[in-house]
Amino acid sequence: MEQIWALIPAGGRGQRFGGAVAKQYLQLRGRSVLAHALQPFLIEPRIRGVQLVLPGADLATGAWRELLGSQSRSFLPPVVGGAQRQDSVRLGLRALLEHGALPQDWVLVHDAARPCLQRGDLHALLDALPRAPQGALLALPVADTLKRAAGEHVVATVERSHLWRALTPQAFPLGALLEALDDAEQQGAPVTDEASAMERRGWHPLLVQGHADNLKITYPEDLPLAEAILAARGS
Ligand SMILES: Nc1ccn([C@@H]2O[C@H](COP(=O)(O)OP(=O)(O)OP(=O)(O)O)[C@@H](O)[C@H]2O)c(=O)n1
Ligand SMILES: C[C@](O)(CO)[C@H](O)COP(=O)(O)O
Repeated sequence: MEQIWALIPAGGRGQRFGGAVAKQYLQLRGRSVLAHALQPFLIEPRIRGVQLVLPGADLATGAWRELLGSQSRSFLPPVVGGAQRQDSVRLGLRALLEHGALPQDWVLVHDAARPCLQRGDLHALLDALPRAPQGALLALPVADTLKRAAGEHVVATVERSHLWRALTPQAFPLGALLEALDDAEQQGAPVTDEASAMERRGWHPLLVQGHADNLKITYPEDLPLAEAILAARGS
């Protein structure tokens, strides 16, 4: 029976957010953004282990150990990330294989910058895996009218009836995902999520509808939104 692993890319610098502290370490209700993002996976019994990918400097300090809290059972030794998100994911996948994961195992990749993932959405994704041989991802149908721009002006409205926006976690067989990411790297193909790397290989991942509160902290205004979401849950 395939095991299920979690991979949390937290190796970014948060340039769009700005500030002296990388956004994954900012505090939300007394805990870091990263700690909130890790939590659902550390307490989920179906997750065999959690592989964290960090900026090199942070690995050296060992400050990540505070993340362990009482749930150290499934926390694998973190590894250093790469220049881009997909590089960090590739390095994390290789670390999982070194830590005993098998190519046929499932891996769920979840942004450290998404601290508000509902446990129910994680369960929905996990529950969908038996009917998702080509992988699955949390996503949301687009609800706004979309405009294509040239500079500051609209040049077209984009038909949205079949458009979804991808969230995380995204779930794929570990070996197939690593091969797809390696291929994208060799071809110089930009991939901004795991599904797009698999789509390049002809896969059609299953869309599992999530919730809009699974926001990615990208810009400064996202932090108070995340705070309000967690406060409303009492998290
Ligand atoms: N080289 C990188 C870049 C990003 N990430 C992680 O991928 C997730 C989503 O990336 P993003 O929101 O773009 O984070 P940053 O790259 O830090 O942000 P920016 O692009 O604004 O610098 C984050 O948890 C981030 O830490 C990573 O592990 N390694
Ligand atoms: C993976 C992702 O969160 C799916 O929407 C998104 O592509 C990450 O983009 P980023 O620019 O690396 O934050």
